[in-house]
Amino acid sequence: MLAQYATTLTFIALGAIFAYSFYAVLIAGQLSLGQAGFASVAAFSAATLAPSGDDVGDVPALLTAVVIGMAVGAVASVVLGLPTMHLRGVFLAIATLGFAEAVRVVLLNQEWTGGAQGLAVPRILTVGMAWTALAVVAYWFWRMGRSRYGRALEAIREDELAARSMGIDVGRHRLAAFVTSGAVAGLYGVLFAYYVRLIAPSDFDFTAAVDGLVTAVVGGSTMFLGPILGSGFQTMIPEIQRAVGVEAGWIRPFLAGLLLLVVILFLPGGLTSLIPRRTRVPSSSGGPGSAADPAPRLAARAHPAAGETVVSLTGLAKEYGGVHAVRGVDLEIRSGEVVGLIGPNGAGKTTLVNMISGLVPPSSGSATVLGTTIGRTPVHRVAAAGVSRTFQHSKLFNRLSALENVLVGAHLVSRPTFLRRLLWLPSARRDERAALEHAARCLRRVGLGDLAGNRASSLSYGDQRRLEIARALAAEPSLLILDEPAAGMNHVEAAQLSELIRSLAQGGLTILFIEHNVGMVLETCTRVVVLDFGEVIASGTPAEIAADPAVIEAYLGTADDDPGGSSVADGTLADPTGGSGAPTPDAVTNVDPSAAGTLDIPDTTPRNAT
Ligand SMILES: Nc1ncnc2c1ncn2[C@@H]1O[C@H](COP(=O)(O)OP(=O)(O)OP(=O)(O)O)[C@@H](O)[C@H]1O
Repeated sequence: MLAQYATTLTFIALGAIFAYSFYAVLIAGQLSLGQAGFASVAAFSAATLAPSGDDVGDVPALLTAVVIGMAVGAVASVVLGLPTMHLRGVFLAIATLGFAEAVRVVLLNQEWTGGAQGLAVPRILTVGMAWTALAVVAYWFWRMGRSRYGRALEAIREDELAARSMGIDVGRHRLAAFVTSGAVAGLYGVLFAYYVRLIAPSDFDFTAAVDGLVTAVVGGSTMFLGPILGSGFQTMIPEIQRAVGVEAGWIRPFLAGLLLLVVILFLPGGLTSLIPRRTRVPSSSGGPGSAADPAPRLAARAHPAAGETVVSLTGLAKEYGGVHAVRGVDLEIRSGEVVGLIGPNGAGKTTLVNMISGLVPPSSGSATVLGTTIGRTPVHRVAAAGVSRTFQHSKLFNRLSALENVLVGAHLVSRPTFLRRLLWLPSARRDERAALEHAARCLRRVGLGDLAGNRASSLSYGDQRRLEIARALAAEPSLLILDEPAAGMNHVEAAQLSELIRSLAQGGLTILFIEHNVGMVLETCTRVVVLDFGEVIASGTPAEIAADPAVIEAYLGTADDDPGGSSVADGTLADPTGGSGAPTPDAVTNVDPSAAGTLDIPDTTPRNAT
């Protein structure tokens, strides 16, 4: 019975292994078409270099060939990956396709490969061996999925910039994914060679690459079962054709193309997106067996002592062409301070915090943040120094659950688990539990404990802002930067947020936050810094700022500029977002603390273009 389907089953396994080489990079959001090149160079090298089965026995000969093929595939992917890893999307696809074509043409013109005639290889692979190899590859990706490394790759796929800000070294992770892809493609090439008896460079051409990609995409790249489902589907098409007596050769590619179209249009996550994704949510009591077996803590981070300098900026400036976004800012922030950064639209607030968090290099001046010199330091290193942030426009990992988002936030304080998960070591399980409970605590802290299993994209706007804060807190930062955290929140939510910020500061956290809700800033901060035209025009306690004529003028303009007769005493906001365009379903009006009920925010125009 099995013998009857042995060939089909073997090709399902081979197709799935090849699709895994695409899955390995798709999971990190990379589109590569070089896998056919890795597979061919691995297959020809292994078939040439591996000992014969007659000399050492069939299985040792195949195993040696597999080791050679995977090593060749991995080395080729490093050689190709180093110069191309900075490319994104279609550019990476084109570069890798160019590599695969170059390999094919070179191999076609070599004597040792047999050229167009191809190379004879003994058939050693059996259906059992093929499925054993597939099981090992699938196991690898299954155990990777919930590891710290696997989550980092998913985070990169969802939002590369946010992933960098969580301390993930994107370049290293992308290269690692690419090398895995090369090794798995090498494995496929060798197994294919030792099954089909004769390999030629044309077996690894553009059509083969597209087949592998289609299989991976149809199966889905967000769950490890995707390539197996995809390959099952693809390989079964000719079998079904045969069964119904329609054996025209064009039907398979036609149906494969149609299937790809249907999947992309109606099921962008592939077949595996039909399988619900479960998130393990620890109970609020601290997890199973917590009384007798307390969860281990995550790695402790050293924080600066109270009053120590956290941020030191000297003459910091940023120009975009003719636009002076930030001009010569001198600013010092000390540990434990809650500093509010306010100013009209286009004043340079976001640009300033982007420079502090390492996202944007300054044009001139110097900045030291938690002992790290800003400028040439990559974002993930600035994050590792203790800076964590939220963004003006939410940058969540949308297809991950709320809890998974926060787990990614804990990247810097949790331990790598992938290799230990492969070996099923109990210590990996303990570390995972610690990370899960830490993430759940962060979610509860911002009031999202009940929504841990919900997809980030399904949360309301206000909850998404809170989730970003939970994710930033998960890194246990020394400096927390919040960019307009109350945008889109109603009165009650903004008041709760203000309370949360104060309680975090009481715990010793230094906070720098941009907010258009001036009342909330004056209520929450220990110090307020006002930017206008990229310059600091005032800095002081909330009471000093509220009474500062320069600040009032920056917001309201002079009497001449203010034909509408806005009164500094009316204490209400015409536009609570300051015209930033942030969604404001139940937006905040200006809170009116007694010391500060005189500010308004009518100015909405970027004004500092030169
Ligand atoms: N990447 C960029 N390229 C060109 N100009 C930019 C860029 N980023 C910001 N700017 C300009 O720099 C100035 C400051 O912008 P920035 O976003 O820092 O102001 P902001 O105070 O944060 O404003 P808002 O409150 O509206 O967010 C604006 O004039 C803006 O148009």
